[in-house]
Amino acid sequence: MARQRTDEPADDQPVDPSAATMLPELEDGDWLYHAWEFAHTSFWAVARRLPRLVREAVALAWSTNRGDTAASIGLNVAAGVMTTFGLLATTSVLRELFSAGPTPDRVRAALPALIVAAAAVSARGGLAIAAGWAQARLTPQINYQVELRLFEATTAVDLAAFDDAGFAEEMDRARDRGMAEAAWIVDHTVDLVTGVVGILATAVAVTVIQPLLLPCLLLAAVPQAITAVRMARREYLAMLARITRRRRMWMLAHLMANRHTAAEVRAYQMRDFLLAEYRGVMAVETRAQLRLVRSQTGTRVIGASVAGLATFGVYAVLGGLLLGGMVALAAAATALLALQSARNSLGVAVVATNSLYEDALYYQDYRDFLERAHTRVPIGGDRAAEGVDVIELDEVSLRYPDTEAAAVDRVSLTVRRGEVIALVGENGSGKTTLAKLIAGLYRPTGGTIRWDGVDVAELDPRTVGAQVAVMTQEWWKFPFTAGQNIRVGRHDRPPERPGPTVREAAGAAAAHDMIVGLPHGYDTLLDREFKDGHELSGGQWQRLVAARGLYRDAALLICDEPSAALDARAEHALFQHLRRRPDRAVVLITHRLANVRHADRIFVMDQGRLVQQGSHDELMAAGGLYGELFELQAAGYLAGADDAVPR
Ligand SMILES: Nc1ncnc2c1ncn2[C@@H]1O[C@H](COP(=O)(O)OP(=O)(O)OP(=O)(O)O)[C@@H](O)[C@H]1O
Repeated sequence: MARQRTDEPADDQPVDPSAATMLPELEDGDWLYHAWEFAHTSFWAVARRLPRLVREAVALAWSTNRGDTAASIGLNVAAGVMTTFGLLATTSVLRELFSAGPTPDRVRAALPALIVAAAAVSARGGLAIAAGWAQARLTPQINYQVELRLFEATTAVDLAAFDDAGFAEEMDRARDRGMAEAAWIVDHTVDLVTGVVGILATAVAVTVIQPLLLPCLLLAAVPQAITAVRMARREYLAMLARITRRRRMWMLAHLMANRHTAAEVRAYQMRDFLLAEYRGVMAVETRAQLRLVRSQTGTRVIGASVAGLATFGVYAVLGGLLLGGMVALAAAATALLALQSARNSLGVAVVATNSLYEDALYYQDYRDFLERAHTRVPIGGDRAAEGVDVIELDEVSLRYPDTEAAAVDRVSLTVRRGEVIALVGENGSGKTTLAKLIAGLYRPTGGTIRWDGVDVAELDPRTVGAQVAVMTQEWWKFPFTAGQNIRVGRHDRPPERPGPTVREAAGAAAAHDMIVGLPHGYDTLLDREFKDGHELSGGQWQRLVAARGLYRDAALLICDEPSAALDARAEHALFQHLRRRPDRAVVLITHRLANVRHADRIFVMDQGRLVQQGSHDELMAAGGLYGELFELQAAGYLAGADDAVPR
């Protein structure tokens, strides 16, 4: 068996500090968008906004499931009441036990209060578990609602929304973080309620036992609360400072241990470069972690000392009250129990308050995005498009957001059913954009598009979309089976609607033989991320994409570079099926000009403008851009093909 090379770099290899500077700075991730804002907001400013945040969180939970919301809050309040009963009963038990008299008598006298205390503690435990159950039930239900709402919005907005950088950024923020925060916001609100109820329950019990003990409780709690807030903030800031470095490490780790990058990393012998980068970042990161561990320990020492001093102060005050005869021994002992319980509740409330505020910032992103997405849903009219005979473009323009020049500039043309038209031109001349306008995927920013004499803006966009099939230039490898990959072309086709079967469409796109040769034929899953998944080549994928477009069987078929990755045989077979048919119009975009020779009309684009149109023969006779491009390409196929290859 061949042995692997063992030239792994040693752990103690010196780190070249300049090595880690080759990669550019990373942008902050969307999930950190509000981090600095949060880190620099004081705890008191956070606390002031609490009532509004709690109201919003409760409204969200209520709209998801009223029963579970009421149970989460109600059961927590009931558990708090039990805490009060438990503490009061404990005082009675201690009072009886500390009274004068023989021990059996004292125990007997304490028994009823002991039973009440035990019952209160058990009830409190049971109620807390039930409240936790209701709270845990809310999480998946809220996630379900907010995720569904987000994806309903992202799939409904018009295509142009995705060209708007602001929209795309808001969508990423809403999806990557805002969406997940909805459940957290509710979770932390319930935690806050639990903490506050716990503090109140203890305070009530202490006041009933001996009002003088209440200031003692506060005295012990306040320094602890301040220390808890400080520690949480410090940790958060340290985490922020490290996060960019950690992301760079994840990125490098991803490049070095990933199937998709493995070939290029080897082909370009990038190993040493990547390892040097990784070592450089790792060295800085390790030093930072060691510093953090030291400073956290320091914070802990200070925090523990302050809390210890406060506790000592409470003990001193309690001792004074005891000696002065102002507090009974039993009440003082209960106060110590109450102190512990209040501390726990306070910790829960402080952490929940901190988290709730940060959650709310990100959740607001989600809500803002939903509002913005709502304004981007194509409205259109209510007239249904039932087939299409003639599509007319009248002085149509499209300017992408944030760009100077129009990608399509005052173009007028007509597409008729039964015709094959071709759009040709150099890279970036506007062909794809024009095709998307014809397909109704974009609304023009100038001019009018009419379907059978009706402005498309007055037609129902869903019915317009139903008439169009697009074989896109940049297709997505859907992680479905081969059959599903074709069927999604019209997944909702009713059985009575005529049209090619999946196999017929695959046959027409020269994909059938390839598919039946796959391990599970049409049921082969086309994604190696899944068990039994299979990988296709680029050209095999393009055949599937073509089959999907043909399966859709629409009145308008747009083919944007449908054969760029196909071999000669598959290309020939596909173009046999893209010929004119009386029941459909075909718009063909291709740089392989031999394929457009038989088009009824050829439209030549240059920098967004329509500069020539006519049949192949007419355009060749006229000279100009088309003739120039065609002859350049044809020269490559002539006998002296060497002339076409730059030396
Ligand atoms: N989503 C977009 N946002 C902004 N500009 C875009 C977008 N898509 C295309 N463009 C720009 O619009 C112009 C026309 O692009 P288009 O894709 O329509 O050209 P094309 O003729 O199809 O090019 P190719 O032959 O390379 O496919 C180009 O300058 C391109 O940079």
